Amino acid sequence: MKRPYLVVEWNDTETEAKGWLVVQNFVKGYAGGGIRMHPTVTKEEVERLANAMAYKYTACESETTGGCKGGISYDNKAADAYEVLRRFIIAMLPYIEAGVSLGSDLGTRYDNVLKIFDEFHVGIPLTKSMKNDPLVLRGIKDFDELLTTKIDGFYLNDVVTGYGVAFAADEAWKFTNKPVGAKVVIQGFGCVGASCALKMTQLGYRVVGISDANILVTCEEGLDIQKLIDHKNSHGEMNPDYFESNYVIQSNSEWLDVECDILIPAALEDVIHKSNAHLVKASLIVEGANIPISSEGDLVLKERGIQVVNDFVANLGAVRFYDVIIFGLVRPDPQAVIDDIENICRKNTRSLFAEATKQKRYQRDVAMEMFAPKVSDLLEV
Ligand SMILES: NC(=O)c1ccc[n+]([C@@H]2O[C@H](COP(=O)([O-])OP(=O)(O)OC[C@H]3O[C@@H](n4cnc5c(N)ncnc54)[C@H](O)[C@@H]3O)[C@@H](O)[C@H]2O)c1
Repeated sequence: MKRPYLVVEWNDTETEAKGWLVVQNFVKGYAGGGIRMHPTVTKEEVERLANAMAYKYTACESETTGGCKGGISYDNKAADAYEVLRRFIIAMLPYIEAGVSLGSDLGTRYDNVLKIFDEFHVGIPLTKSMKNDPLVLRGIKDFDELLTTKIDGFYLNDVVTGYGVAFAADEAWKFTNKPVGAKVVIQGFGCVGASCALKMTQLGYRVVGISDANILVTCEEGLDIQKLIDHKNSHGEMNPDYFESNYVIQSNSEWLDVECDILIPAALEDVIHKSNAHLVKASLIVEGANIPISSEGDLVLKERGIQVVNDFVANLGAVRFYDVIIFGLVRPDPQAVIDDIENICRKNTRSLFAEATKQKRYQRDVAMEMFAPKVSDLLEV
């Protein structure tokens, strides 16, 4: 991994919270990425996530944005989590005003980030030249309006990533001419996990297992995803009071024991590692979460011949949505946004799998070459 360009460390004055801003690279003086909040966040994790963001913008075909990430080590469910996020953002304002565009990630909500930006008259973070570009100003307005639109009952911003992950999974599954109706297990039922589960069922797959922060629920015949969504809470936790009688509840640590064809980790980092990678039952893993597989775990999967659509290929939906609307590349219409994400997720997955097959190499190794970021502008040009 290339060394990050910039690492900023923050200590909260009111709590034990600690945080980091990591910029992997700027493109035209601009970098984008979300702020994560979780008790286990470390500086090293934020560095790996910022690096993944730089690859993600390349996979998005962005010519305007580099990769960055914010991370706060704190309980995202604590009563004062919003205040901690607010103090972190205040500390980062000089970087944000200079072109570091921070959004939300695991454990934070985009509306909260925008509310704090509004309080300090930041709006959506832009570079100086973007602030004077009528096309970008129009794009910001369009983006703001799109954030209030819904699709399939979800806010658009809450499905763009999960739907993209499902399109990537479908494309990879079909690439190897595998039968339709395959069984899927998903870890996580937040923005990414829930919307991905819904799209997978719409595409004809059977979601047989879902885990959240509390439990694992399984059903061989397939879970009723819409019903689970209707009764989940804002932390992405399912409500067992509404489970069908044939659902089985287990400990969430047993998620790798469920028989399935496709496994979609869509919650935390490093959840597949050297001590449990041998348990994976699926022949295909699609990374909804960022960096869900440790490097040692990845070696085990590679040796076992398990196929992978890695994070920056599968989960670029939110980044692509932001980029194409802000820079006026796609019509500001919810269906046009989803169609564009479907197109790029399928295209990248297909070309990655075709190239990996041609070279007889593991998909992740090929992706690290195909989508390597090439630009690093120190200043706006
Ligand atoms: N939201 C996006 O647009 C987006 C974009 C790209 C990547 N990601 C990545 O996807 C992942 C999930 O993000 P999100 O926005 O859906 O987060 P979220 O906060 O909306 O949901 C997180 C989910 O993970 C579950 N979870 C927490 N601990 C768990 C555990 N031990 N076992 C099983 N589930 C557990 C929670 O219950 C919840 O369902 C993160 O890695 C994030 O970086 C998100």
